[in-house]
Amino acid sequence: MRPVLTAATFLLGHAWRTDRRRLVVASALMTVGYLAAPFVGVVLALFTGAALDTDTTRAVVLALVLVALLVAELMLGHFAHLSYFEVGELQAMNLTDDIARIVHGGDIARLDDPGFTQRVTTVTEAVVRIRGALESTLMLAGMVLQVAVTTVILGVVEPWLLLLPVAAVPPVLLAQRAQRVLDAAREDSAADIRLSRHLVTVGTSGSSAKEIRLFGARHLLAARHHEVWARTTGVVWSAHRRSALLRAAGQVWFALAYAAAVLVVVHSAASGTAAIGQVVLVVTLAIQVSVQVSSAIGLLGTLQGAGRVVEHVKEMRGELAGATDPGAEGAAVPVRLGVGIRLEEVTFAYPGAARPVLDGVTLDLPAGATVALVGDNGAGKSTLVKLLCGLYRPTSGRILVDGVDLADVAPADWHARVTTLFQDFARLQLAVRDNVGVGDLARLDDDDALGRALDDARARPIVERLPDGLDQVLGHDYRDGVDLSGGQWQTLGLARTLLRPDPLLLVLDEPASALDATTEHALFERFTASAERAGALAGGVTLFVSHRFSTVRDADRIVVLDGGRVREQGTHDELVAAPDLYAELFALQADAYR
Ligand SMILES: Nc1ncnc2c1ncn2[C@@H]1O[C@H](COP(=O)(O)OP(=O)(O)OP(=O)(O)O)[C@@H](O)[C@H]1O
Repeated sequence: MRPVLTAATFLLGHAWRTDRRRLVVASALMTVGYLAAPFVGVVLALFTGAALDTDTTRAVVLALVLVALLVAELMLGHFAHLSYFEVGELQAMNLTDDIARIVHGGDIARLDDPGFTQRVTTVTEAVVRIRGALESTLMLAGMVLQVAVTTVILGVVEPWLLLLPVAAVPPVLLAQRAQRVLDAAREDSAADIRLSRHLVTVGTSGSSAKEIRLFGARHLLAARHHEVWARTTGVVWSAHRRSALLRAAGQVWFALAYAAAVLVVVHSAASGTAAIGQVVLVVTLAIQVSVQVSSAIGLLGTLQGAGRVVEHVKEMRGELAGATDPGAEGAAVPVRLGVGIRLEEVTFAYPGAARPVLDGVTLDLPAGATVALVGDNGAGKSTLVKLLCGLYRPTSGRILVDGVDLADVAPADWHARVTTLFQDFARLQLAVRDNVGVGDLARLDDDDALGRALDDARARPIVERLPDGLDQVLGHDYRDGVDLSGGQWQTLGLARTLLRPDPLLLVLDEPASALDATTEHALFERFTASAERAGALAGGVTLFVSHRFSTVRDADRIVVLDGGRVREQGTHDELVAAPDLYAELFALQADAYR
């Protein structure tokens, strides 16, 4: 019952705060609509009496009243719907916002925890159900009122009938149990549901279509999808079967109670202690109690589901509030870098991983310098970048920015001075303005600043060719959207990175892997030209990750990572002269270009 109360309190409280006038109008219309139903039985009984007495005038008047009550019962709910459906939509949207806040609040490392992502999937899936939950709450309140009034009327006719709603308690309990069975099955299958959705996306989206067709992988994906689907369906189906059996048992129990009620009043009529009108009243109202109870059980199920979503969101919100953020009120980020960024014995392991990805990394990134990070796949380069950007905290060791420990700095303050183009940079299917402007939200509507960033990234010709220029929506998922080539997306990503005026850390994490060597070199040149400005302005450090030695050779310092440790570092000439990994890999690449 607790989830139901949680849902009702949240939904009514939210509706009251959002639009109390609509809530009051909806409640009033629904109350009248729900009260009409038991009085239909009363008027029908009176009408039967009038008809048996052949009192035509009374019968006609009662028939008209009956019609009015039936119209109220059938229609008022629709008008109430007009009042509350928008509030219901708003509630789903607010909860979705809450979930996004929870996902983006706190430590980003939580997104590497399968337990956390699974809970987020479960809640995000279920949040659509919130849309109809306000309606269910109002309907349930109407039902409770209806059952109360119906019970009083039945009790007046025959006191034994006061027990009829009590007979509804076991079905309610069984329905609750049934709902728990379903919820548990859904939670158990959340990972498979996520996998199934991923397989559908891979199998149907344009971005993966080429490879799937060329490799003839459609059948493999379909087979995997069927496999996951069969597993999920197996679990959910068996839960549905158990749940249906539990609900059916409750309803059979209530049907027996109903039959007993009708027998009681028919017996009274047969013995002359009750009028025929009263038999009509009891048959009509007792049927209503059965409908009311089964509807209320359904509504309770909906509200339990909604309540669980609200509880999950509250729980996650609580965890977020309880998470200690030592940097929230902490040290200030230097305005400009005098010394640089230093990593001291930094070790990092992803949550749940047995071995650290970075192991005792000590490294100096001098102010204003351009540093290249190289190493084999999986050496830990991107992880190091994520730590430097303040997205993850070292498991042990420190990252010092001009002597200030990043752990003591409010993450948002550091993020405001970092600009990055990641390997898997975001392609926002929004306007060009948003794609670039998100790099510095304060400049989202500053066309001059956006223009400068586009020029720095040499992205202006791309935008000039678009029909709506800066306001062109990108992505082929929209009717008026225009899709860009991989290189064009990258160039826009670079413009986004270059929008910030005075970053202390500029990072390019191998976004150029899809480009040829010449284009990659040009991209890095554009980036380093801006980086030099940032270096001169604020002593910003420029860090880029690349596998191409033709690109990294001009860096002031090259750091070679190997198995999560710094293997060697120095200038290109120093490293080529040393008989180690860099010289070996450089020779291999140089041979390939000969
Ligand atoms: N989110 C994550 N959760 C768990 N392990 C991860 C995660 N991201 C990376 N790893 C693991 O950390 C190791 C280092 O990955 P990382 O992406 O830092 O390497 P990299 O040097 O950037 O590789 P590449 O050159 O292929 O981009 C890999 O073994 C990878 O499997």
